[in-house]
Amino acid sequence: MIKFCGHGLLLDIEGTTSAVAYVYDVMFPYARRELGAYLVKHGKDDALVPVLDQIARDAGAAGYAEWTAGDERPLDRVRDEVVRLMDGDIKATGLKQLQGVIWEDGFKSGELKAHVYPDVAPAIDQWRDTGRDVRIYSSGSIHAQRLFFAHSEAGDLTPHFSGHYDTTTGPKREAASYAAILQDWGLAPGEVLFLSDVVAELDAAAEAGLATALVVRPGNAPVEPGHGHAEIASFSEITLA
Ligand SMILES: CSCCC(=O)C(=O)COP(=O)(O)O
Ligand SMILES: [Mg+2]
Repeated sequence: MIKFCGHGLLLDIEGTTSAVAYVYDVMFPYARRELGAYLVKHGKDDALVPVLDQIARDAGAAGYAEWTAGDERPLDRVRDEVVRLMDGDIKATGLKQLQGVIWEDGFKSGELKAHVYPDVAPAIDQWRDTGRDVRIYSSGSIHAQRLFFAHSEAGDLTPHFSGHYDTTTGPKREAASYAAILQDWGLAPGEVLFLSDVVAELDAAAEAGLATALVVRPGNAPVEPGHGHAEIASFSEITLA
């Protein structure tokens, strides 16, 4: 049980609100399977230009045009780079944006339905009833986060969240990212509790002054003792003062 008397709750997704296995065994394979067909169908759409530019910038180029100059099949370069990033589970912004748009069809058709632990929606309902502000911070793009919670096993949870942050604010293992979130949110560090399954993320948040708790869910990676963060196995273990 932990007691929190601040105003904001910042939630990680994978391993915190939802099972790691759902992301790794269902969502990532879906994106990998659909990647080639998606690029053939949408690779030349104007809407994809910012995503392709981001993938090129992540690869160290100025933009997509420079990155693929002289390529006969520029989308092959994108596909190969995206496969490389997926193989390494690299949380690059461009990859995450592309996965988000690929998942859109899956969520809208019903093939994808996001897993959410049963304690999550009731706890958030209760927090919001007491005037708390609940936001998401995930490596998944903001677009993907909204699709995920709009099409979850617990129904449409998007009205629960007042804000979303992704890697466009910064990587989750850097204190500066949490400082930027606080600045955007307009809250002091001690006003926000961050929940995650990854100690390095909690360390970064704590360095920025946030309160933290490690969420221990079935299937999460084991954690070394002595990490110094409070631990919970369910959101119901958080009491608000
Ligand atoms: C929007 S669900 C997909 C999450 C994702 O792509 C990912 O890499 C997991 O990131 P998290 O920060 O939630 O652990
Ligand atoms: Mg996580």
